[in-house]
Amino acid sequence: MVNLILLTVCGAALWAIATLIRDLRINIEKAKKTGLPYMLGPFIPIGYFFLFVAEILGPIGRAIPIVNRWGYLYLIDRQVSWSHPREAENKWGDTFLIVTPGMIYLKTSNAELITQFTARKTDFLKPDGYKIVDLFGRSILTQEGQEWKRHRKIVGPSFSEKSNRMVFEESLRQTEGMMGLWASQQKASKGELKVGNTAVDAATLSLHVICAAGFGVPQLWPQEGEEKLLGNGVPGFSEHEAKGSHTLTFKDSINQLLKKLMWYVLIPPSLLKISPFKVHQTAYTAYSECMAYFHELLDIKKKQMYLGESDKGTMDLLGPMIKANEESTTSSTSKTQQAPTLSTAEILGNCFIFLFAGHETTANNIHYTVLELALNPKIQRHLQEDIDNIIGPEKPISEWSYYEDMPRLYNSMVGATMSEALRIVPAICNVPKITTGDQTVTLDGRQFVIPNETFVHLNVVGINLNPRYWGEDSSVFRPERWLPKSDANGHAENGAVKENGNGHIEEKVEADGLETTSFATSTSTSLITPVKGSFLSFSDGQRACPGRRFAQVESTAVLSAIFQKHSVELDVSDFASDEEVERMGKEERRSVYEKARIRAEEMIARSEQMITLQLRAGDEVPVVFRRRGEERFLGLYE
Ligand code: HEM
Repeated sequence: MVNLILLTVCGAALWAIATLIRDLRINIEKAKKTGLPYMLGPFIPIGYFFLFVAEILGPIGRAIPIVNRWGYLYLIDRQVSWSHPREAENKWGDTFLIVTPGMIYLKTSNAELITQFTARKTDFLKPDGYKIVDLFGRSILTQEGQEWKRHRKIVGPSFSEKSNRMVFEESLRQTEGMMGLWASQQKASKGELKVGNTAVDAATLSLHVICAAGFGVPQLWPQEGEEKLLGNGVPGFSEHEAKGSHTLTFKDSINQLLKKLMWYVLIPPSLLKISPFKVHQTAYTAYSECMAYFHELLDIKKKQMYLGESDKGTMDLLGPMIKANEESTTSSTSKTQQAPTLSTAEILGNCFIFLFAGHETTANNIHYTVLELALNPKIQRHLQEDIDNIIGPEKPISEWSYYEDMPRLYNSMVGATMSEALRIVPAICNVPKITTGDQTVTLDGRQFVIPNETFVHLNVVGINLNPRYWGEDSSVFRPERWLPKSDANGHAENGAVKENGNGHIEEKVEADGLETTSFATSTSTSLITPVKGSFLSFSDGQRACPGRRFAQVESTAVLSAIFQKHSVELDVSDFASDEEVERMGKEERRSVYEKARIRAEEMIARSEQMITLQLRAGDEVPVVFRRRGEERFLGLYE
């Protein structure tokens, strides 16, 4: 009996091994036909299980001599694109494959190929794994084909110029609130604002902007009273305290939900609810509170719409979705004439996706841009000169105009600096796709077939830093590269083509209703448009980020409002006290700032990709905002 079982087990194992070898050989043949470099491995590091195995296997393998030369071990490190930028590309080229028995994996940092992947949206789809973020209902992020079109047609018009104006105005107000918080936290009032971790406050700011401009629910900073809402607050949503049956405030419920996202991915909310672990119950509370708030908000908005108040300054992301929801229940037109509709679950799904996709990404951009400016005093000066020229040093933010000032700020060093920060430190490191059917593509004049169900990673770091498109200094933080060096043909440096256009804000409406804005002005030149496919921070093609302008407007407003009156410097207090710095000569000050710079650069370099790229847990780069003219270190670098 024992022998029979043993024989069966051995037979099954042999059969499994033979199958794996056969599948591997088939995939090797397919890989060879592409002509691309490839390496072999047992699995690709996609999906939680394989990522987990890779986390264990990678470090062990890399510690064993000879084995550690296996390129595969190096590539299965999920942080590799960021932690070793372009190392793999320098070794194997801009496009290479990993071949496993189960699947072929392709990673590319080639603009021509990326453009084909992003343009051919029915040939290269989003992988199924995305669906795990549909916590509340299906959303634009996770759908494909006709379903995606339906979502996009409804959601697209939300990202309009009207919304962008609200984003601009709200971002300015929120920057004032954030700086008010910093002022309230200072031990001594020396006219300087020490901030331990800008990332945290940038995240709050970004959440406040999306709550107000996205959902029509303005939020307060802890030091602000309700009079700051100017009567625009929504009862039960905007206050510091939870109201009614709620145990969390609206803002806290969203914050907790986003922080605990991993739990919802691993364990369904229904199980979290009955789990005996506290962490699970807190996760469930955030989920159920958020769900309740969203339902209440929908009811409020529906009432507003019924009373004809929907355009009363609340032309937010929700408006068009609710309208489409109403149409689904009231429309009496025939099926063929019917406008696309959204179910309530789908509205909630999209609300969550806007928060998920738009909050941390934009906050990171603001945070890293501030850090880069502290590291690069000359660039900071250039940015401030541009703000002075456009806005002036004294104009109160209440008088800034979206239509006049925003395009000019965006097309100046302000837009250039945030774009450069997003190029060097993108929020998302890889954009995944999967091929449907064998797909013929062209690369440098050569055609080849990418096999069906190849998993593709468009390498955002790899392409954004590719010297082929960005020049030999591609890894250097140099925002000026975004400013056109106009020649007679309108071509800017490094081969990129300048955006063109006259008038103030050029508004294009795409076929599916999505408004895009170029920020072109008659009074200032525009930022360059990089070579197609070579700047991937917002992805590209039809599945590119619809919140791109939202984020650009927000970052532009926040940076302009901060740097109009303040400069940022690294906090050196871990290396020298204020009094010591006072007594220091130029050289000593420089050397102390260098120490802070090295520490900051090391922390940025060891940032980690969780969902977005952020400083490693426990790392923070303290900075000090000082009134312009009162800087202690910036002058040393002029
Ligand atoms: C600096 C800020 C931002 C960055 C870097 C960014 C980046 C991206 C990227 C790379 C994608 C493509 C993801 C993929 O295909 O796998 C994407 C999609 C998306 N983003 Fe953003 N995003 C930002 C801000 C925003 C904002 C503010 C919103 C909304 C308020 C938003 C909403 C979305 C949505 C809904 C999608 C899915 C689009 C679709 O699949 O058709 N994003 N974003």
